[in-house]
Amino acid sequence: MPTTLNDSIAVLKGIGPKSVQAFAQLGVVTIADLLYHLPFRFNDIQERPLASILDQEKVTLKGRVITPPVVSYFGRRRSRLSFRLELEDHQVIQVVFFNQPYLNKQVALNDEKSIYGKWDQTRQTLMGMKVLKETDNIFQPVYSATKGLRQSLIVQAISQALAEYGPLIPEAVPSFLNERHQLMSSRAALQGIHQPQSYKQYEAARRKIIYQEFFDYQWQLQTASFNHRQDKGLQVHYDVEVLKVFIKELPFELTSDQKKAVNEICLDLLAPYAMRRMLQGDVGSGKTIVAFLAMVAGVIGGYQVALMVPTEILAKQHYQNFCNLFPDLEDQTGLLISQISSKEKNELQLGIKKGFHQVIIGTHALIQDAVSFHKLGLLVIDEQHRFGVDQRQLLLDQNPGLNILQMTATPIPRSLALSIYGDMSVSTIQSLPSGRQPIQTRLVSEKQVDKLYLHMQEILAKEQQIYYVLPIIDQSEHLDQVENVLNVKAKLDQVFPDYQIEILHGQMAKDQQARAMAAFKANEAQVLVATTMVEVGVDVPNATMMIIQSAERFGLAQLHQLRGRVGRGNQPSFCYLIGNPTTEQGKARLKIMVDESNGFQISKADLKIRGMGDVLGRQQSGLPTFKYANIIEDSDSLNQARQDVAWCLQHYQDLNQNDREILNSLNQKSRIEL
Ligand SMILES: Nc1ncnc2c1ncn2[C@@H]1O[C@H](COP(=O)(O)OP(=O)(O)OP(=O)(O)O)[C@@H](O)[C@H]1O
Repeated sequence: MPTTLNDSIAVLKGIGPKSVQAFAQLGVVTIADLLYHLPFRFNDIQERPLASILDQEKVTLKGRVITPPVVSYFGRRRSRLSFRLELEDHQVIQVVFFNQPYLNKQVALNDEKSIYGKWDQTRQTLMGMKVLKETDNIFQPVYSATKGLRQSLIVQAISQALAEYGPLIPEAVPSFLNERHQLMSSRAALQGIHQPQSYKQYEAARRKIIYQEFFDYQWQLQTASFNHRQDKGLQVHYDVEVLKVFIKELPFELTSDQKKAVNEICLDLLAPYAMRRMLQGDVGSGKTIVAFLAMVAGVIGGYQVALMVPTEILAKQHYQNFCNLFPDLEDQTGLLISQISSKEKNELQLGIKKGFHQVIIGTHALIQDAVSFHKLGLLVIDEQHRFGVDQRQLLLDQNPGLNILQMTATPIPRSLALSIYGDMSVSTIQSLPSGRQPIQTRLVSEKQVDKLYLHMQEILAKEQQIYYVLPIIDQSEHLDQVENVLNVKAKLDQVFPDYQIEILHGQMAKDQQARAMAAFKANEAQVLVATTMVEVGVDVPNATMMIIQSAERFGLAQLHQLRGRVGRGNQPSFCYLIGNPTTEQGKARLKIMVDESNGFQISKADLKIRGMGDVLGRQQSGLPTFKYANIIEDSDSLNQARQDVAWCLQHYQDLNQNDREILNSLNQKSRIEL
């Protein structure tokens, strides 16, 4: 008997322990998770006339079987089933199914059949994928799946969940808003998105799901800031003259955008309210120094400050840079990463508790879990979109009035920022430090690597350094990955015997990784062959060439991040994308990288390519991502939801009981991650 949507999916027919595990990898554990596991695309299997079909297009063709189906075998496993089909306009085509001999039973001479497959124009053949039944829906949903999980099982599980749990699906939007915007119920939307009977129904369902997601997000955002707007912030009274001395000793002059950002942040620190500010600037634009100066101001004002970053490599880099730039503060600065011994960690935590350590740099996980601060006045969070609203709230609860500065490498326009960041103020670094030269990006095929070696030789001869990055193909293919890294290193060792080549990948122990990175940083190694571990934030200005192998396997935003590891000094820099994209789309994507250097434009293009439900892919777009909605294409819905939530908060008392209950239930749900 269905009881709640929190039931495990194990209650469904056909879902055994193995499938439960496979679903869990997709984040699907409960019936609710399953119902909200939405298709990321549809195979449209409407019947179409032959003349309108392009080569390699997936289509359904209907006709009469006019030759007996014949199965021929090659070897033990491979087979080919073929027959001829006379279409309704009397054209005759060949249909071929590979390795599905059993379909023989579903097709007989003179049958009228609809076959779904890929059209091969030159051979005038339909490469069959499915023999359709009368009952088949013309829209076939395609879900993100994982190893050991067939599409058909997902379809069947969702269909069962909809049938049995449908009546329990709660409404997610107040009824007066559904009426005002002519939105269907949440239940009908789920039905319509998994099992649409027409485009119209699908579009309407999608519209509701997107609005619902934005509404929920805006509710979390606005109720959180609603609660905090009245919050008195910790006022940081720092001596501006002392700060100026620190600024004067920097090895470079701040750009005008950097100065402006520092001023804005420092004014927030002095003010009696808690700072909520986003610092945005494209890769390499110089955000770090701005954050550092805010931290220095915090310390001068007598508070502790913390910087949280996504990786240990980055934490270490920031720690070293901070100590180099501000040697007077080195003793009070602590690095909190998992690599340090537990004795060191205990000492550090004690130091933080007692207030001896005034600057703490570490990874998100460590700082948020294990630390109690003596007097934390400023928290800087690098890469906001990996940090949930919930986690932020937790830190705020522990440190009332805390000033928060977040950083993102994908600047978004002001109008969008209002909807995404809510009450947060925004500082933007537009221009790059002076003397920077545009990075020259080139596409090369595997066959052209010899030419590439010549260029590498030139770079090395100029005593500059090179990154060589390989994709992580699949988490389960770690061993291949290590092998690939080692193969490339062996090859480069041969070609460049006079230079030191280091490797860096996720299977190495953390201290080994740190040693490799340190060697590269110190120019003891001239080439770093790495997986995407170097993606975020790594800063070695002497590196001027980035080579990315199998570039077609990366997301565009990720390529932009990787490319941003070079061009960080005044030397000309180069990015080589090695790849052999086989599709038009693949070629077009890489061309965007050659033509475009603006991170926002690239992220937009990346997001556009990703479908609804391609959650993991979308998270890589660099922009704040939603599970189903797209902040660029669905921005009208986002704005609407923002206004509607603001209205609901102001008129909460006037709403009917039912709508208030819907809003209250939003408070209890897990929060969306930005
Ligand atoms: N005003 C400046 N003049 C010259 N160099 C600068 C200036 N500001 C920063 N830099 C240098 O530019 C490089 C990039 O700066 P930084 O690491 O702060 O970029 P970022 O915006 O954090 O980039 P990413 O998003 O890639 O981490 C660093 O080597 C830094 O020392």
